[in-house]
Amino acid sequence: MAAVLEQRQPLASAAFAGYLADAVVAALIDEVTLTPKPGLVDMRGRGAHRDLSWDLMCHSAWALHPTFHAMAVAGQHIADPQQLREQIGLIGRQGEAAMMAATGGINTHRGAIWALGLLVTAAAQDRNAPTPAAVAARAAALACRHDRLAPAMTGNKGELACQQYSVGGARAQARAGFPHVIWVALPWLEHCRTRGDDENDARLNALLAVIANLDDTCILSRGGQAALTAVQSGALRVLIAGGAASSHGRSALQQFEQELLALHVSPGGAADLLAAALFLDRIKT
Ligand SMILES: CC(C)(COP(=O)(O)OP(=O)(O)OC[C@H]1O[C@@H](n2cnc3c(N)ncnc32)[C@H](O[C@H]2O[C@H](COP(=O)(O)OP(=O)(O)OP(=O)(O)O)[C@@H](O)[C@H]2O)[C@@H]1O)[C@@H](O)C(=O)NCCC(=O)NCCS
Ligand SMILES: Nc1ncnc2[nH]cnc12
Repeated sequence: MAAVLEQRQPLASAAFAGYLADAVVAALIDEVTLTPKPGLVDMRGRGAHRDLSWDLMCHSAWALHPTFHAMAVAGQHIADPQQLREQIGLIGRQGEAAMMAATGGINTHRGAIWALGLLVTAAAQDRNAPTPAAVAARAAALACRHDRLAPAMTGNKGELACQQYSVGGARAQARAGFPHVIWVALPWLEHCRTRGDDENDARLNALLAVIANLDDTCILSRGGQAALTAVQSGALRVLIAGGAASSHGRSALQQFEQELLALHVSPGGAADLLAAALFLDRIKT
C-alpha cells in the first residue's frame, strides 16, 4: 500500500499543476469572452484597441499554458521563497517572449502573466489552502521579494505611468495582496450572484467595480489623469444606475462605452484583475 501511495503522489502533484494551468487559461478566456465589456476586446470586437482581437487574445492565452504550468510546477517544488521568486521571474520573462512570438509582437497579456503567474505559483505552493485570501497572501509575499535577476527598469508604459502619476500600478497591486481582486471583484461577484443577476451580469458588475476603483496604468498612459477620473466615475455611474442587469444600468453602460471609445482608452489592468478573480473563484473549495 505504501509503495502504491509513493508512486501515486508525484502523479497527483503533476495533475494538480496541469489543473491549475488549465484554470488560468480558462479564466483568461472567460475574461475576454465576457461581452459587452467597455473599451475592451470582447466577442463583439476590439474595443478601444487597434491591434487586438478576440481570436488573438484566445491564441495568446493558450500559448501561455506552458508558462503557467511551469510556474505551478515551480511553486510545488521550490521551497526556498527567494529562489522561487527568481525562478518565476525567469519563467515570466520567457512567457512574455512566448506571448510576443505568438502574437507577432503585440502585448496581449503582460499584466496577466504577472498577476496570474504569481497567483498560480501561490496556489500550487499549498494545495490544502486554495481560498482566495490565502492564495493572494502567498502571492503577495512572493511579489514583495526582490528579483535580483530582473532588469532594474522595464521601460514599459506602465512603469512610466507609475512614475509620472505617482501610482503603484501592477506591482503595488500584487504586493498589497491583490486588494481589488479580494475586496472588490470577488465580493461583487458573490453579491450579484446572490441577488439573482445572471453570471454574465455578475462578472460585468465585478469588472465595473474594479474599474471604478483602480489606478489603471493602461488608462493613465493613454489618457492621463483626466481620462482615469472620467473612466472611474463612468463605471461608478453604471453601478449606481443598477448595474448591468438593469435597464437603467444597461443604458448607462452604453453611454460609458461611448465615452471610453471617444477618449480612446481601455481598462486593460482591470480586465487582468477580473481574470485573476475568475481564476481564484474557479479553484476555491
Ligand atoms: C510588473 C510587470 C507587470 C511590469 O509592469 P510595468 O508597470 O513595468 O509595465 P507594463 O507592462 O506596461 O504594465 C503592467 C500591466 O499590468 C496591467 N495593469 C495596469 N494597471 C494595473 C493595476 N493598477 N493593477 C494591476 N494590473 C495593472 C496592464 O496589463 C494589461 O494591459 C496590457 C496592455 O497594456 P499597454 O501595452 O499599456 O496598452 P496597449 O493598449 O497595448 O498599448 P497601446 O495600444 O496604447 O500602444 C495587457 O498586457 C494587459 O495585460 C499593464 O499593461 C511585469 O511585466 C514584470 O515585471 N514582469 C517580469 C517577470 C516577473 O517578475 N514575473 C513574476 C512572476 S509572474
Ligand atoms: N479583454 C481585453 N481587452 C483589452 N486588453 C486586455 N487586457 C486584458 N484583457 C483585455
